[in-house]
Amino acid sequence: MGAEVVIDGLTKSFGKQAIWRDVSLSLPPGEVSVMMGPSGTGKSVLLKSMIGLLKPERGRCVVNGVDIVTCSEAKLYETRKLFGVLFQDGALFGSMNLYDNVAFPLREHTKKSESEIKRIVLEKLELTGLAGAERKLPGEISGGMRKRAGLARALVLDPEIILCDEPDSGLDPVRTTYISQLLIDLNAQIDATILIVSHNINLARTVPDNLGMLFRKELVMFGPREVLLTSDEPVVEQFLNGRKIGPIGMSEEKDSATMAAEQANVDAGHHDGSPDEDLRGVVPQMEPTPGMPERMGIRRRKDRVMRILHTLPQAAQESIIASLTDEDRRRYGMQQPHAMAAAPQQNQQPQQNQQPQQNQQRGTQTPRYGQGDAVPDQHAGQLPADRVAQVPGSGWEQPAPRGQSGPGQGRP
Ligand SMILES: Nc1ncnc2c1ncn2[C@@H]1O[C@H](COP(=O)(O)OP(=O)(O)OP(=O)(O)O)[C@@H](O)[C@H]1O
Repeated sequence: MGAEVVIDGLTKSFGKQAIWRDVSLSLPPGEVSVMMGPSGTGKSVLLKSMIGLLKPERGRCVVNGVDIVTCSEAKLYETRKLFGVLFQDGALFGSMNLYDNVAFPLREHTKKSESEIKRIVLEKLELTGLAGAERKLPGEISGGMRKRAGLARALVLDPEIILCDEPDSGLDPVRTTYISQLLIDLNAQIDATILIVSHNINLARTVPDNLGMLFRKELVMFGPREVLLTSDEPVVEQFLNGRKIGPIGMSEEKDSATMAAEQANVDAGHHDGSPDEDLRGVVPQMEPTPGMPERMGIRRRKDRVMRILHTLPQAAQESIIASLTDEDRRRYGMQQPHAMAAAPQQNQQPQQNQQPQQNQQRGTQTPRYGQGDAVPDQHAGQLPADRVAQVPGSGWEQPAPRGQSGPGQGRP
């Protein structure tokens, strides 16, 4: 299983230019996370800070007990070996063929024999769909192949944590889906912790277990994908829909006069090309290619998310509950629909409707606990009572207000 990365109160500036402050989040071991955010909000700076290429002024980034921000050079050198990094442009050496590019970290960081190196390089090239392209130079291959070669190189030291800086940049939508699939398949095979930085809305909606967003020099949110995908936070809504209307402007944050003028144009019937539909909502997550192992992170994430369910916003809770299978419901001590038909409605929420609701706007199922519907039981499932969620109706707690670091905000 991949390593956990715990980021706590990280603050970075360049001279007088603050990039972000007080960023706190945890990348759960073996799960896939995506960080989105408008251009220039410091996503790449965050990745570079996580591997010690940049030094934040404050805060910690802890991996396997080592704080990357303050540790010695020797510790940093050792800890960096846990990371595989796919830089935006693949960062390949232009004068080396793909074989030598991929072999480079092994020759630099290990004492492996050339025959062992050959075995590993060919395996990683095969894994990334580049078998047969070993002798090509980076200048002779497409952008998508360069990305995959960069990924092959990131994998040779068997990383526990993989960081990908915009794996989709410069790729068409089809190739973007292929590289997303490659990352999910990789996660299924090696159970590494993965963080992807991307602007790509489709990737953000379909790939990760956890989703975060940087804006206004801070981490707006980070948590289970359902939290952001159902969020009413204006900046998240604007970003996921790619709309002009909202707080994000051309180069930075908008002032209120600009926002009002843009809204007036829309009210007057001006069409700015934004989608008519609201693209938010939880869509099915990309699965490993048939024949691949199951993702171990999926089960761990379900247990983890069910433990913090009561701390999440209601829309996210509803989406998570709606996604549970019968087996999940047994595991988490929730009665089955057929059992509920005959059972008394002891956990029913008084103010809620009697039938599952279809949320037309977002296209998601939002179950209300009514007759015939599955209702959370009093923790009679297969996990110990202190390891399952307090579901609505059994100790519902409001999520922490914005700005406070809680499970739905920073700690997924
Ligand atoms: N080494 C550096 N020295 C000074 N400023 C830097 C350095 N690296 C990044 N910056 C600045 O930090 C800010 C954030 O840059 P970063 O590349 O992290 O943004 P980003 O969110 O990844 O953007 P994009 O989505 O466009 O790639 C930018 O204003 C950039 O100019």
